[in-house]
Amino acid sequence: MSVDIGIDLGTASVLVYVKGKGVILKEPSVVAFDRDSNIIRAIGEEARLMLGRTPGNVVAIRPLRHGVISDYTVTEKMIKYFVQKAMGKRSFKKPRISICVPSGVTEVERKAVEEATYAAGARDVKLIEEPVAAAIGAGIDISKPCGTLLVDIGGGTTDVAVISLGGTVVSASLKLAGDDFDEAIVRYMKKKHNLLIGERTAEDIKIKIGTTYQMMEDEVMEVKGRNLVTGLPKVVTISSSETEQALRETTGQIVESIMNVLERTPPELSADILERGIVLTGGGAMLRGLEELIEERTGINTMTADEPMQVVAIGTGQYVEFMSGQKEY
Ligand SMILES: Nc1ncnc2c1ncn2[C@@H]1O[C@H](COP(=O)(O)OP(=O)(O)OP(=O)(O)O)[C@@H](O)[C@H]1O
Repeated sequence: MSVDIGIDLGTASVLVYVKGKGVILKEPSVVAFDRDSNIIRAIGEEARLMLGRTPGNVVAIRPLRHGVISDYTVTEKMIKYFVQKAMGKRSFKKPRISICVPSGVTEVERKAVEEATYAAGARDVKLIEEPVAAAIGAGIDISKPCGTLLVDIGGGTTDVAVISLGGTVVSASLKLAGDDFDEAIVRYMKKKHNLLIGERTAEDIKIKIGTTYQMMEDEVMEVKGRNLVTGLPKVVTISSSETEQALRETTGQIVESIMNVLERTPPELSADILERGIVLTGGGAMLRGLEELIEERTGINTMTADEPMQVVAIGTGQYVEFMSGQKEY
């Protein structure tokens, strides 16, 4: 049995993997629609550009919050649009779709993802836990009875899981990830510089000079926003060591949840993890200094997977192939 496509339905972006072709679509999970007529105006990148810049009747929203569906109808339309875009005109046959969900979701939330995918036109739907997909996508052999600690930091959720024999042994799912790093920077700029900045500017700061570990060289960046005292536009220069201060508490919570999972891990698997190290995946894992911070606090070798933003989509698409290779007695 082979799956036609794998979807990483993320809070920040949707990625579509097609067997034999790889990841062929990556777009922001944003939908813009007319509030009066309920007509969808734009989906994906086009809609993202509208965020915060729409007239009163048009709203641009993210239909997923912290990895779960917050607006069912819009999510269904978004999945349908991306599936059609990925399949093109060449296929009349309904695709078989495997799609991932964060490890801590409830049965109701799983059902919502499954139903939205069927409603979007799937012939068959398979739900896969994000850390398992991330491990497969990162090229880790999870078929053996040997533990791997995987930390997937997306936009809205962080999944920490010990995986062995193709399944999750111990896990924790945190509703805090890359987007919360942006919010922490917004709060810091307000408090320290009396400057109001938007989420997109905060993300820019994070990607360009953000760090969560004191680095040798301090980079700086000019940031534009609104002076909270005068109400006028203002420019402030911010350094990477300031971002370290801004992000300390948020990244600290991720480290704490890793420690918590390690404390609950059976000893045999702990020994494996010490030997194999911790693997980071997801876009949020690209924040500079995270590897160093986790390594310092846990004492375990930590590395980020290649193409960290794509691994969940790749693993989701390859999951069924992986399972069919497993022995049965
Ligand atoms: N170079 C970078 N440095 C730091 N963070 C980055 C970088 N590139 C992307 N990000 C962050 O990665 C996050 C998105 O990651 P990803 O696409 O893996 O999430 P997602 O799968 O959509 O979310 P979730 O799994 O939580 O539903 C965003 O917060 C984004 O700002």
